[in-house]
Amino acid sequence: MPKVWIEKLLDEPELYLLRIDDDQVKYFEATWDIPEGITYNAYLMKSDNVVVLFDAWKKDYADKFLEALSSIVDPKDITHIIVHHTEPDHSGALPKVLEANGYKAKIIGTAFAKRLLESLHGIKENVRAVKDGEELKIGNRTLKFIALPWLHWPDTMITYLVEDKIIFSCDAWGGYSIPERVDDSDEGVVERYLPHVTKYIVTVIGHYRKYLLENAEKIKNLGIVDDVKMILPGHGLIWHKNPQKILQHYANVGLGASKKGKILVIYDSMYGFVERSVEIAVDELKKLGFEPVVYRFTDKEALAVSDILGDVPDSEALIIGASTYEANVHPRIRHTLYELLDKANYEKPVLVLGTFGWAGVAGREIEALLKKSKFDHVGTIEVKGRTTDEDEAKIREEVRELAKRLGR
Ligand SMILES: Cc1cc2nc3c(=O)[nH]c(=O)nc-3n(C[C@H](O)[C@H](O)[C@H](O)COP(=O)(O)O)c2cc1C
Repeated sequence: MPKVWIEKLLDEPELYLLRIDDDQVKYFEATWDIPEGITYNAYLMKSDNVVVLFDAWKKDYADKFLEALSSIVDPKDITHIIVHHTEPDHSGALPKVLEANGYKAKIIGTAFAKRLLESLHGIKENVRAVKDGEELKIGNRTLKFIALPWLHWPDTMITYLVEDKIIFSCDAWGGYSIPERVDDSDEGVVERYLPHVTKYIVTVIGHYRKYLLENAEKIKNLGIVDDVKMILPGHGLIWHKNPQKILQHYANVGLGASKKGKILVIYDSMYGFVERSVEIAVDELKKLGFEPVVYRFTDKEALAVSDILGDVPDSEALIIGASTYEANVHPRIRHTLYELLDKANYEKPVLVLGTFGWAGVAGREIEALLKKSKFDHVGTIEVKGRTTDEDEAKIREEVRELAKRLGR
């Protein structure tokens, strides 16, 4: 049952978090496995005769959202609604809010958001498009709107509350899962949360990694992050104690900063042939002092691609094992590779281990795909049927070559 949190964050301006823990969603955007769930965070600010709502929840929870809002304010009194991003997990409840509001509130978003509000929800009255960097005095506060295009839609912006040094960031600096706290005050909660942030960044924003890096630079140059007091995202934890931590984490994931020794190993094996090659590679990795993290697709196990993607950014290198299946790469690895190259395309070394029965395709095909990507293809070893002593020697040699690329 989704839990609702209504938390007062500040007295002046009077600022509230409205969070719902979506433990019903299983596949975010109908594709990413998130058994850990997700939260939708909206914020409400009351100050000097204005009531400003920042984003909302998804449509499924529109009634609950109105109920939560109404416990703080009469929806008719909302004077402004800031729409940072129109993806329906944040905007789905807006039509009901507007109905309860009597359509009085001024709606503020980018020009792109204005177009999307109309096409997605039929909202077209009272919508004001703001320009990148524009400042608006609302009550006794200055709201500065900063466009962050393609992070991860073209409509995206954040709001900087100038006097209070607070950033309302919607998807930026958010993450999956349902943290047991609302903010970053507990180190243990933060440490458990951060891997879900990595998975969120890669699956949701990874395709636009270039813009993630560009926008991080843009925000830095605006000088608003050095002394930011609070970051209030649309998903996950609020950053109050240490906002720099989430900024740094996003930067690390954007750059693919790796954890020394971590090698990601992904493979399929229908009857254990690829598995034998992978076991040899893993053994050699361990001898060299590496810590392999292994994901396998077998007749007993199929792990989520979204989890695999979340393990790419901080890996030093990858090993991909695949069997040939109907003159192609095994379907599970084919799908994983498609997402990997699209969402987690990093400049990291990759070793390929293929096996086949009569005419090998998997290794060759993966190699060709890697050569078109940012990954650094180290080598391919194709094994026909069972792995011979000669194959084993080659695999060990290529793993040592991979280690050399990593400076070991
Ligand atoms: C359904 C199926 C389709 C296959 N298609 C091919 C193929 O097109 N070309 C080939 O050389 N081997 C093919 N093979 C053989 C496997 O690639 C080979 O036995 C491989 O070593 C299997 O490794 P694994 O048991 O680790 O998955 C196929 C095997 C199966 C079960």
